[in-house]
Formats: sequence, C-alpha cells, structure tokens
Amino acid sequence: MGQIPQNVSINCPLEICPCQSTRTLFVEAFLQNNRLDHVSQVMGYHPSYLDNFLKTQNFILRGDGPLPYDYRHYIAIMAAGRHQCSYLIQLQKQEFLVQGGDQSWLKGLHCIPQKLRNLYDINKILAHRPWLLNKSHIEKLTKGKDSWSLAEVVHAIVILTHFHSLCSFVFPCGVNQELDQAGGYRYPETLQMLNNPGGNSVAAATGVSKKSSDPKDIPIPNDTRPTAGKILNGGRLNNFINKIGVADWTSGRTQNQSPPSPTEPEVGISTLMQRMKTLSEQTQECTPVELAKRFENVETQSAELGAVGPEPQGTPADIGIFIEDTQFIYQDFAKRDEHQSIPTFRVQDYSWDDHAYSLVNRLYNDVGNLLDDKFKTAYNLTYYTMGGRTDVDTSRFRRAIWNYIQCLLGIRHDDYDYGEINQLLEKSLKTFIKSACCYPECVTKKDYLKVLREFKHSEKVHVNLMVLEARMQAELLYALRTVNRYMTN
Ligand SMILES: CC(C)C[C@H](N)C(=O)O
Repeated sequence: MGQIPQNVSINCPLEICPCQSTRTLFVEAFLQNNRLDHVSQVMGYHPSYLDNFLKTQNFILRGDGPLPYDYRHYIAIMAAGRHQCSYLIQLQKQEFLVQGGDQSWLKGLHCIPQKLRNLYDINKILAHRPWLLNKSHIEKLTKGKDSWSLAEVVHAIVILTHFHSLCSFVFPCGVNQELDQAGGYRYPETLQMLNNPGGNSVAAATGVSKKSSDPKDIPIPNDTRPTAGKILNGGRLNNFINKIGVADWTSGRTQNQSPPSPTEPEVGISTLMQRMKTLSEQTQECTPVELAKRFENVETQSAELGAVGPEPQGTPADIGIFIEDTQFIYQDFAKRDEHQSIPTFRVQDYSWDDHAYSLVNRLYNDVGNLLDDKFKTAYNLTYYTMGGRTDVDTSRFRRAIWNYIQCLLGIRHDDYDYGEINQLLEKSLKTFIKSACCYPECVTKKDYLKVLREFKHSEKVHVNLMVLEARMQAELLYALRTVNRYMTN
C-alpha cells in the first residue's frame, strides 16, 4: 500500500455514551453472536472498523462457503489454541455445539477426523513463522486420502488467520472472559461499584489477570445478563454497558492515563509531532540500496528486543487438548535458518491489492471484498487526533506501526523508508507491538499501561486493531502466494 488517503471516520469516544452507529452495531453483534461479546464492546470504540469486522467474521463463520459449519468453529478453536487463548476457545466451543458439532471432538485433537488434523501443520506455521509455508504443505492437503479441495483450503486459511490475529487483539487489550465463562465474573467489592463500576477504580477495570473463583458458585445478578430486550432497548443500552463495565482492562476508567514513570521517560506527543513534521519536510530521496539497508536495520534491531514477558504458567488442561507442539513459537525473521535461504517477502512482487485479493475472491466466494474493506478501514482509520491534540495528520505514525508489524514477519514495502520507524516508534512501543503481534499471550496490563501514556485508551485500542489487521494481512500474503505457486506450477 502506498500513501494513506485521508479518510474521515466517525469519532466515537464510547467511554461514556455509545453513539447511534455504535448502538446499531452492538445490536447487530448481539444478534450474530447471541451476546454482546467483549471483543465487540472494545472494538466499539471504532464503529466504522467494528462494522467491517462483524461483517467479515459473520461471513467466514456463517455465510456461504465450502466448509461445513462445525469445521469452521473447530478450525477457529485450533487457531486460538496456538496462543492459548481460552477466551476465544470457549466462545468457539459453544458455537461449535450450537452448529450441531460432535461433542466428542471437544475432547481434543486426537478425537477429530483425520482430514481436520491434517490442517494442523499449516495452522502452526501460519501462526508463528508464515515464511516457512511452501507448496508441499498445500499439496499434502489436497492430494490423497481425506483430501481438501482448494476452495476448502482457502476458507480454512482465512479462518485460521482471522483467529490467530484476533488473539493479537484479545490479549493486548486485556479483553476479559465473558460473564458466563470460567473466571468471567467477580463479585463487586461494594454494591455501589456494581452500579458505578467506573466510579472508583482500577478494581473495576481489571479482571483478566485476576482469576475469580469458579463462576458456578457465583450468582450472576440478573440485571447484568445480556438479553435481547435490553440490547434492543436503546435507552437502557448505556446503562447495560456501564454496569457490565468489564469488557477489558480499559473499561471503567476515564480517558486519563497513568502518569509517566520518571524512570522510563517516553517521547511525548509534541516531540512525535515535531518529528513527523521534519520527516514531511525532507525532500532528499534515498537510493534503493540505502532503503534496503534501512529495512534490514529495523529487522535486525527488532530481533534484539526482549519482547517476551513472563511465560504463561503452563497450558491449562482444557485448552492443551487443542494444541500440538507448544514449543513451536515465533522466531525472529532476522534469525531464521540461513540454510533455508528464505528471502524477504517483497510486496512489490506479491501484494494484497494486485494479487492476493483477487485470488482469495476467486477461490472463496468474494471474501476478498470483505477483507479488503476491513484492511483499508484499519489502515486508513483516523480522527486526526493524538491524545488531546486535534487536527493532526497521523498518517506517518500509523504507517510506521503497520509496516513495523509486517517487518516483524519479514515483509518489506519497497517504497517505504524504514528509517521513519526508528524516528517515530520508540523502543518501548516497538517492544509492545512485537509482543502483541508475536507473543500476544504474554502481554500484561503493565505492558499496556507503560506505552503511549499520553494517548487515550481508544487510541491504544486503535493501535491494537492495526496489529490485528497488519498481522492478518501478512499471514494471508504468505498463504495465498503459496497457494498461487501451487496452482501455477
Ligand atoms: C493510533 C492513534 C495515534 C491514531 C490517532 N488518534 C488518529 O486519529 O489518527
């Protein structure tokens, strides 16, 4: 993608009062998912994006497509398993059963049909080291016994990449378990808090890290259960959202950020704006060789960032059954095995706009159009704000974030000067982005609070949306280029 067009989107500081478009989308989310799930609530900060997200998710799980419905949800479970995302696994288990899925499959991978199991290699590779995918993986699936049609493979790939990258939103935003999931409901400390969870505090805003006791022992107050009546009654929707107030670790807080810690100074918004201005005034063109060198610099430096926080404490048994080979995790692209001589993925040779989009559209019912809208919305989303400032052209900052995410996965946009990344994204932000993209299960609330301190929570959610979408696009680029190579050779 080249220059970012200056699209204007609806500004919706949901914190207090969801605007009408968000309200309508929440109704849609509720009707689609039989609940107003926390992911939709958090994405509701950005209604134009939520709209695209819901349409796409609904289509790949419930719309026309080659895969049976139970397969689709099981594939989603397998994908979420790669990041041990019990939130998504639990939701998709429910959906699987609603679709009449065979209960015994939920005992684990050893109980599923061979055809589904055969997908596991692609799942693993796409999630962590998509550059390793090659024709032989597609060939193995599409030939012989229990074989997949190419359309089925592509449908599966879209579901896998959707759920891998959704983990990169769920964890870094601190999306909490749903109220009816294990650990999803905590007693309010006082009755007053239930009525006004944002009124006091952090206690109301947290939840993901503190596991409560077994929800079976805890009565869920009637008025916090989502019901169609409540959702559809717009007048009470705000009330409903405010009472729940536990969608993520940003909820229940005002838009103020924690004060900067004196030990870890952060480049403030004014400096950032100054740097963007300087960059926009620079007229000197770089040679292609210099541009390539700058990309490699950023890539090599990223390999030095200790992005992994504390290891998650083992794999809980109820999700371990959906995971194989937990040791296979992200490896820095710069440190990929040299003997395999895997080159950088150059977008000028295979891009979303010119290649992947039409291939995926052709093989799987026009899904490319939905994905294209979603990518474009995420890439172009802007309110021209930065923290408290207005009328700011943020395109350079956003492009740096997007391209950095894809750089972590070995993708290079030839027309981009990666030197800008080092000017605009400081180390702590790069570390956060790397964790969110590559090890989302390790991101803690502390990590979330430490970065972008002068920015609003809705802006941090915005950054996480970009992580989700840039990652998904990167995985799809690798996958579809491989499918194309398989088809043309
Ligand atoms: C991620 C944020 C810095 C985006 C910014 N608030 C904008 O409207 O473009």
